[in-house]
Amino acid sequence: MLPLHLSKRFVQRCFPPANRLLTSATTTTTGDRRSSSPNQPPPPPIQVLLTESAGRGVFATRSIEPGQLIHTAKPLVSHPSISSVDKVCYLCLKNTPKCSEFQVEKVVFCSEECREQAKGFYEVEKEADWSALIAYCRTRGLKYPFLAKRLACMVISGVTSAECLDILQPARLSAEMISQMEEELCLLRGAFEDSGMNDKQLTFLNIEWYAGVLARIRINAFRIELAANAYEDLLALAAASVESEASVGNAVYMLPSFYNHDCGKTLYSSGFYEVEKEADWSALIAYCRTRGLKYPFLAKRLACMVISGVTSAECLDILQPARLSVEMISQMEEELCLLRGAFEDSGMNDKQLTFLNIEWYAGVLARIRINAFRIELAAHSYEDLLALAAASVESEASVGNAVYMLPSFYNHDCDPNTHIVWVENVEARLKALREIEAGEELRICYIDASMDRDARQNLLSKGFGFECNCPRCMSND
Ligand SMILES: C[S@@+](CC[C@H](N)C(=O)[O-])C[C@H]1O[C@@H](n2cnc3c(N)ncnc32)[C@H](O)[C@@H]1O
Repeated sequence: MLPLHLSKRFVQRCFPPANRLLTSATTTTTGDRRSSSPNQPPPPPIQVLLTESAGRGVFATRSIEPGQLIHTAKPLVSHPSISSVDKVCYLCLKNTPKCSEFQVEKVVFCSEECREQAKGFYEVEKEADWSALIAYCRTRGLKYPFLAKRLACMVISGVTSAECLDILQPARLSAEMISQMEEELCLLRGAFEDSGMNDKQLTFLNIEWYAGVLARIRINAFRIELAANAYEDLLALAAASVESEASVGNAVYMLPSFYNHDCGKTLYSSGFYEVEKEADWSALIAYCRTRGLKYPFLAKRLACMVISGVTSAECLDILQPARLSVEMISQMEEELCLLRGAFEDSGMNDKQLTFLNIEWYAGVLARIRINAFRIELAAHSYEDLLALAAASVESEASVGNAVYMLPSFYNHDCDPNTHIVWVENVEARLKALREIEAGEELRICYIDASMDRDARQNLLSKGFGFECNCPRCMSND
């Protein structure tokens, strides 16, 4: 299952003698080009070693440039989210039309290759009736039992071993969690038994196995959100996130960590609303609602702030802009038309609106696209948490979940130097966010890093069971 260049050599490198120290990363030659043959890509410039206080971690074996692709990783196991089952490839999670020529009963595959590869588990899976397990998970907003189901099918069909996740760190489980898992296991085993499997085939499928697998999935599973490639994808993602209850709005910041109460007062309590309330925004709202657009509202607010004089038309110029395609600009022209129209109808004159041309609007949108944060308020009550969980389960932005080997060794940092992205399918891409020196630990962020320290610590402690000791948390930021 691992990519070729991560196979044997990777396994040897990944598991050095347990007492190997942090410092050995700086002296190793792993990752240099001496060992690579002309036909093989060089091994990734990383090594798994023991850290001082966070168990194993991934370290750079040479310096890495910002934006560089460090390595890719194929999953050990993956599964589409329930709402995406008929929209994405049942194996690689690539967006796939319902009427794909590779449709097999209720599921779709993106290619003959995926359909062939999936045969291992799918031949077993399709014999059983999963409706009880699906109903159980749907009402409780559970997604991980589907990963366990797929893994069980892979074990039964012989394409993987029952112990394949054992190397990963497990979460600590409470008595409550185990009793919930007993119910899930009952439904899983029941479905297999009803499909005619015998006890011998299901020997491994006991509570020790199931709880061990779920404990590892809990800490190591990634929620897959495909990065948008096309403008249509962006529209779909925007629509999904606009609909999602989890997001309460969007904002662009300059230096979020220096953003303080006084700044907030200046920006938000004066000026723009006097301008905004004079205009009728219904056409813009209707336009954005049907297309699932949210950023025009940020542009509208910015325009009101410029008109009322609380900010300058160039205030976002310092931020990095996204590259815009011709299609995007023509869509922006329509939005601008509605925006300008609303101001003009409210009695604004040309002089007041001089700045409001397509150069300004496209420049602002290009910056918002890269720099806007989607604001999700931390949940305050159990009901809030349930609502957030339900929203995230339903959200179209996530196409599924997967567990990987190498990415599971990356520790967390609230100010990470590496990030994990999915472009087209479940294959993960680990990329450097800034320049990384040889010997430096590579860390990704497990959560939304824009939250304050207490909220981050709380989430990491509840969700992953550890107290974050990254430099940002240590400095109380
Ligand atoms: C996905 S695993 C990362 C690899 C793990 N260190 C190992 O040895 O397999 C997540 C676990 O690593 C540890 N960890 C990750 N980031 C950490 C951090 N910032 N502070 C403390 N512990 C951390 C915690 O034990 C956490 O549950």
